[in-house]
Amino acid sequence: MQPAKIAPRDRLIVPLDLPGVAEAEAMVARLGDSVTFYKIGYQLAYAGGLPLVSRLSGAGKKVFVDLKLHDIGNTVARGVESVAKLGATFLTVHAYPQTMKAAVEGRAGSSLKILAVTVLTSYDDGDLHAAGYRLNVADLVEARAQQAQVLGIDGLVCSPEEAASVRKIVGHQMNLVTPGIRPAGADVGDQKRIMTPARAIAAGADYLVVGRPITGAADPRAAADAIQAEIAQALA
Ligand SMILES: O=c1ccn([C@@H]2O[C@H](COP(=O)(O)O)[C@@H](O)[C@H]2O)c(=O)[nH]1
Repeated sequence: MQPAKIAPRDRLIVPLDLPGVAEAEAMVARLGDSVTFYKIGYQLAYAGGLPLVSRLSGAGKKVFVDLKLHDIGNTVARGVESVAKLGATFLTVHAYPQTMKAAVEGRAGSSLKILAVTVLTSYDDGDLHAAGYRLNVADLVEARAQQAQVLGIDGLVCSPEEAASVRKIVGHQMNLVTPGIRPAGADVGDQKRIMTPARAIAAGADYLVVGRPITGAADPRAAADAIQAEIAQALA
């Protein structure tokens, strides 16, 4: 299977990690037609932001709902059914077999794509061991990628550091979505497994999630434009 043909501009996903709907709408207005893909996660969803999914899709944007679901199978499947009605493109679940199986059942008949979060990009080997895992990050990401593929998951969230090895396992049938992106010189914050936009694209990522380097910039639109230019150059 050939690599996905996604326009460089559409590969950037901007998380609306902001305190409320008014702030999120103001950020979308500032970014204008520069950004085509947004992510809604905990902060905005729990502040009344889920109705923005249909508003943004109605305005021609794509929306990634990053709720990282993980519960008993029935609850996950029914939750996914509800999210599928909002008009989102992507929804995340944690990459546990029961959870992934239930999510695939819940999205049946809809256009929603399920992304499995392999290992959070704020974790390193020490964090995994502290949480009781014996595997290191690279091995756990690969094991979860294999399981996700077998279970019919549509895509994976991993760090760009694992993108090349995961691509070898899953080929081009699954979308690889990579947070942990930092333009050269940007503040790393709480991310531990990071790469620049250009290196992430070269490693095989389909979509790059870039939040604070854009939403925290003095000129968010200029920051987004610069990242999209770096993506386009890396693809050329
Ligand atoms: O492993 C993961 C999964 C999700 N995220 C989310 O991506 C953005 C990253 O934001 P930055 O400001 O660019 O760090 C954020 O919404 C996370 O919840 C992740 O970082 N890592």
